[in-house]
Amino acid sequence: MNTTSPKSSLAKLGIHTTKHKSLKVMVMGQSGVGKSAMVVRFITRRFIGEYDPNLEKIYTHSTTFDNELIQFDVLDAAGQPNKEDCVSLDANIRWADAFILMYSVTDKCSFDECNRLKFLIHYYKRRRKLGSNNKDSLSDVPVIFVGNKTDQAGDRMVSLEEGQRRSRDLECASFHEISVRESIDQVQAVFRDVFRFWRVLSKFSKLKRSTSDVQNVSDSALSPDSGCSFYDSSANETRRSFFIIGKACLEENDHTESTDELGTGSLCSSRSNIDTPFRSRASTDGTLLSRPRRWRYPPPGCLMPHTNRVERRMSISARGSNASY
Ligand SMILES: Nc1nc2c(ncn2[C@@H]2O[C@H](COP(=O)(O)OP(=O)(O)OP(=O)(O)O)[C@@H](O)[C@H]2O)c(=O)[nH]1
Repeated sequence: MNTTSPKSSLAKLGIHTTKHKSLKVMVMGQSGVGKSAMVVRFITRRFIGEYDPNLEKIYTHSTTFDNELIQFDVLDAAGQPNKEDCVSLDANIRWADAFILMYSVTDKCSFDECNRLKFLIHYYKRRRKLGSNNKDSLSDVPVIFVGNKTDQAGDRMVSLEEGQRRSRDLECASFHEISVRESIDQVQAVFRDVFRFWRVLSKFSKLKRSTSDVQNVSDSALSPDSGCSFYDSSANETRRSFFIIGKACLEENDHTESTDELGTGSLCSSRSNIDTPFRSRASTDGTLLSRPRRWRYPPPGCLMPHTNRVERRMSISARGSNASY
């Protein structure tokens, strides 16, 4: 008897099932922008008018993009969350691998709300990164920015250009204007983009993890203390090579180092020590050249006549009493 397994049938069609991927997507946006309508359209291909606004639900749907079978777990977040939902927002954001951030082109408030939501994504994902041994990074989480209801052209309050600009400002992976009501293809394109960016960024992060030297640098670039940001908003680019980040961060560290020296260690340091960049004090033969010593209470010989401690304390106190709050 000639039997064909479902797997081999799919393989004949060019669909590879060996790596069945699961992708967790969270759809966020103000109430009424069309989140539920979009998710249901994606899954059933039908446009359904009304939904329970308080219903928060995970839909599971398998489909193929780029010849890969992929299972989407889509969380349709409630647009008007109650108190308990706010508590679970943290958990929901941490749960998701990718985000669709949605507004309605007919509603300026929903457009502005995206700033806050993007901030929350950034905030909770960063907390996850810091709390989980750096397994995830902000750069691994694609956010697709979507303006819905383009069919209501007469009621438009947000232009295409404003949407594009905001997408860049919020450092989203990509931007779409769609009408869930009018076009299933536009909805499909949104989810295809989610999948593609997620795939690329997760490969990128694996590569990053395997390149440990670069990883160290890029981790420090992403740390809240470093003062370096992953994205270059001045260049208006959504993604940058982390080699560039590493360079920028080293420069930043050099800068911080010298500022620090000037601020706290200057009493006993000669000018040449202050100006010595960090790298020139490092050595390649395994020995670390000593850092200039910083005195908490400098020995008497080191004090300049006009910078003794009593004078400094008085000046701080004077500043405090003049300060206005
Ligand atoms: N004209 C038009 N109406 C739409 C479109 N998409 C959704 N709607 C309508 O917008 C209203 C709100 O849609 P929902 O899908 O419930 O919006 P939501 O974002 O899920 O809202 P919450 O559940 O409250 O968070 C419904 O009346 C939909 O029929 C669209 O593309 N065009």
